[in-house]
Amino acid sequence: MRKILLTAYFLGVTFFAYTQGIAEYLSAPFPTYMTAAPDGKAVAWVFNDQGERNVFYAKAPDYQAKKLTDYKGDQGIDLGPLVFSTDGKTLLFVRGNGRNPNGEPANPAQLQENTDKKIFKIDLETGKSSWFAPGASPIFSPDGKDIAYLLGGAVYLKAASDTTESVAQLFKARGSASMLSFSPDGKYLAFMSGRSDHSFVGLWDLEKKELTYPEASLDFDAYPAWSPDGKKLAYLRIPNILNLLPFTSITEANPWSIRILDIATMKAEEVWKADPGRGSVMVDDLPAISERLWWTPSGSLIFPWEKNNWMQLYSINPKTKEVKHLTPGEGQVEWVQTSFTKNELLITHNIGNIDRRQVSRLDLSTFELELLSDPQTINWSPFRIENGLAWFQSNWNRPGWPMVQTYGQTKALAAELFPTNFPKNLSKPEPITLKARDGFESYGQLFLPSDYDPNKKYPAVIFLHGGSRRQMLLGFNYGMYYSHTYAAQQYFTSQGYIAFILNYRSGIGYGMDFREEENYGAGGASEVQDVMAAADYLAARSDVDKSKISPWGGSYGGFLTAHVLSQAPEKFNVGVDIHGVHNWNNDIPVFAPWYKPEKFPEMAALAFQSSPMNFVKNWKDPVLLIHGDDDRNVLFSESVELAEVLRKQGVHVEQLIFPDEIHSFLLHRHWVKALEATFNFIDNYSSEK
Ligand SMILES: CSCC[C@H](NC=O)C(=O)N[C@@H](CO)C(=O)O
Repeated sequence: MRKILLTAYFLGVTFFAYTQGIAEYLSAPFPTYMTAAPDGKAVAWVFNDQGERNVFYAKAPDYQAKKLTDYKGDQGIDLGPLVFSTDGKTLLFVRGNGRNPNGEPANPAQLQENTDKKIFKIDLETGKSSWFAPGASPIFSPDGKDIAYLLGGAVYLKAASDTTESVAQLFKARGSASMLSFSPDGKYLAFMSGRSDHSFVGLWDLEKKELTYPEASLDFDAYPAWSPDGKKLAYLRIPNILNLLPFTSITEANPWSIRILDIATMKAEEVWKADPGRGSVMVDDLPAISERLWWTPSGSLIFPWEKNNWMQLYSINPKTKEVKHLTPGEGQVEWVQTSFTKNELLITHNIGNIDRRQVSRLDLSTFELELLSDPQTINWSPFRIENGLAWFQSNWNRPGWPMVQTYGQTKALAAELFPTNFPKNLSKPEPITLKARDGFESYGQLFLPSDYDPNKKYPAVIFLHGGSRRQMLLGFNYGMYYSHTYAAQQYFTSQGYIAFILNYRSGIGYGMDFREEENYGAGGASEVQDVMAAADYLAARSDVDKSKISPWGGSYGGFLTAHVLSQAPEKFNVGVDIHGVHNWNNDIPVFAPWYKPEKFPEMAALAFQSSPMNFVKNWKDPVLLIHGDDDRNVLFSESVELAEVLRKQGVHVEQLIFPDEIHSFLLHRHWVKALEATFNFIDNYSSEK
């Protein structure tokens, strides 16, 4: 909070004007990991309150929020997910950070303690929480007596009531285990055994203590899903795509299929296969679909398929092989949530509301679809509760917050925790459609200052998201990274800027043709044209000072900022590049260890031609580089190498480096510092002197 005293001696009056800083725009606790009790009588979630992460709980009938843990301060230790026990009396939470390739758990606050991921247990009757085991991804056995979890790619099992420090690996297996799922009768634990270019669905027989792979293949067998009666196990078979470079387009491949294993005979059959061509690829970089198969009470299977340019839901009746299209319309289904009632799925989507997220109910008997959310808002993470729903909701002027609706009455959970000094005078974004030089249409949001004067000429900023499998929405995003960057664009607007947020090709939300544009990324960087279109759109506006247009962005957005400052320095003023990629051939091996550029010369040549470093000699505009040096997504060396080249060619380079910080900053103070530095750097070159 900054107080400016302007004493208008002339007026003999004294008044105070408050301008709120970026810290206030980032001050609302950010909610994640909504989950509901198995009986639908309670919910829990995590609040990240300016870096202080804690577990919250609310139960029927009044859903009064209660804080269950008492972690203090901005410590940079992640918290979540949350898992209710089968009887709803215990809540597990995971606290800690992942390890980098050197086996070091992230620790951006330099805490003198081990920050590895650990599982904790909260007794919901006493509120007492205690350490349970090292590891992550815990699930309860159907009888609630045991907890299976993952540690270092292996499967462990521990009695839920065991308070000792003993840990026991459940079974020995090659490969990396994931996707744990108990059979309804608790006899089997199904899992995926990942092995670089293929994977098996494995079964551990908890009675016989035997490990089997009922049906091994050359493909990726994954996403095991038990039938309600436990007699069948369905899973996907996804053919490997050899030498598919990450961050390049893929629209067709050897079609994926659905198989069902009969547990009694341990014989499996194919029940459905995608058609060749469109929809034949089961993409794995969609952000939120963690499962891929859902059984109906009548024994049909629900699955996602991108047959009609949109990732949407279909059903297959394994007996009749009849396929039904369940979610028609223009838009994608992004998340599917099961329900304790077992007779519905709750889906998060943008069908018919392309620049927001809606929640709908899919009835598993009639396949009727019912919209549950307010179309003027952004909604995600829905969970069924008794006589109602719990979910997260945001809007253009309010960041994400946990909501509950029971008996038709809707309220914000823990409303008293929403900061009273959260900025109120925000700008309502206007959706804009752009056309690039190659005719490709992209989309964006325009923000005008609250005291907008059409006769003035404003400096402008363009925010470029990362991913690139992301979509910026007409409001605060459902991910904290982009909720914060949306807040920063609102701050620019409050400081007299026209702000623009671009959804460039290769992002999600606008269909496969938009997401898989042929020449995007390391296959030609065609999305740079969309950034140029955004700059040309702003420069053509009478209310924009075209000499003061500045791009900024993180990761893939840093990559695009570097591209346009290299390729068209004349269009731009200055830029801010936050942990950006500058040479695909350096960073892609982080995502594809098999990729050795020297072994794929043609691919490497195109990837370099699609990198900012290919154009860097034209770079003139001042730039601020921001990066954490324990970044596991974009190598810190990407910023080190760029700074060296730019300094040699006399470009003004400023830097903000966070020791031991990772890609999506764990420390709230790093978010505040990074976005304050972004504003101050651009404003230093943009505001009237
Ligand atoms: C080699 S580009 C990597 C970009 C990166 N993708 C995955 O990590 C990225 O942009 N990540 C974030 C932004 O921080 C994202 O939005 O996914």
